[in-house]
Amino acid sequence: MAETYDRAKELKAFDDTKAGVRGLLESGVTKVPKIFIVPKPKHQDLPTTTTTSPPRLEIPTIDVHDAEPGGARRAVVVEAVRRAAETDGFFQMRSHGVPVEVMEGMLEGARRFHEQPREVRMEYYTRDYMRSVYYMSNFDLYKSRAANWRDTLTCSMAPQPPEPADLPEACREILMDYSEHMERLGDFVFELLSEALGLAPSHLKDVDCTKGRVILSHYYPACPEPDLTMGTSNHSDPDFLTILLQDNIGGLQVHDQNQWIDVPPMPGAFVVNIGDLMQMISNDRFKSSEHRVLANAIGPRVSVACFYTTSWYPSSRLHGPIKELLSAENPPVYRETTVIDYNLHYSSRALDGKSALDHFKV
Ligand SMILES: O=C(O)CCC(=O)C(=O)O
Ligand SMILES: [Fe+2]
Repeated sequence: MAETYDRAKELKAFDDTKAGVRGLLESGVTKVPKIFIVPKPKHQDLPTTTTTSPPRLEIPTIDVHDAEPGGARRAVVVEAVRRAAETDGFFQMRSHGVPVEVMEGMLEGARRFHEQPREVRMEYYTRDYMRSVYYMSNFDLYKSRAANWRDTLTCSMAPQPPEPADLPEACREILMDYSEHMERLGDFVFELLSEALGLAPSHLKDVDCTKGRVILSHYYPACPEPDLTMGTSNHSDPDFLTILLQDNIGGLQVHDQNQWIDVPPMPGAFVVNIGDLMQMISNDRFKSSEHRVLANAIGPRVSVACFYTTSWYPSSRLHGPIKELLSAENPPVYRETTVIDYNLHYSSRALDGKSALDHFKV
């Protein structure tokens, strides 16, 4: 059938509501509008390559208690983190010390923001990603082939914390509290990753991996026709590391070899994944894996992703393969880049599964 609708016009009309996907449901939509419909059915979108090694069916869970410097389990945990980072680049982390009330409070706060009256959340809606706090549906709305069934509140918490008054009241206090926990937990995980690379514990911190933190509060409304669209299209993350808090709905999947593996909700756990910039500075030792979120008939699903990156914060610092990891046998795979140049390239594309890293190969 010929295209009989003006896609650009419909995208703009949706964007102009400033009320996101949640706003569609609030105004009584009961079918998935065409701008969200994925051209190919989900079961056909797997790559066709075959592989002989048996696929793994789940990502590892790593218990990190007693893994502080000098702790009884430090070496065991570093080894488990190394293995996870080198294979799928994903693991679930338990016994991390962040109180369950803080985790639940953050999910509730995110939900409160997205469920407040549209007039209130509209105030934060913008496509100006240079703002430190903004609400938006689909950062690649005008580039992707199909929009995602998801809205997002983005708050850049470091290196330049927002004025408290700039954070939405619905989640202000919990965001500030959560961000402090993410600072501590990030420092800890980057130490483990440094040691997993055979470097001094402070190495990744010293090259500014922990300097920036962006907290993304995602809201995936229940979808009336979940097979027609996606919550989040295939992508890898444009950061050093992501620590993700998901609620109990499910739908997150990681691409492994020839299949998609569920990352099931695990109460009390965080999902940790390696980002593109970490793959780059580790010279491909650590893997930034593609992942996606399925749309769900039930919901809403709420998740809160902490991206460790300076994001759009002005900085001329160059990041490239860590010298200590290079040798004649292991020459640099990537050229150096600033985080902003990486982001500019990443966001010039749609989320389509192809790694933005390729552009930076030598
Ligand atoms: O909502 C999720 O579980 C994942 C979100 C995600 O992949 C992202 O923020 O990059
Ligand atoms: Fe992601």
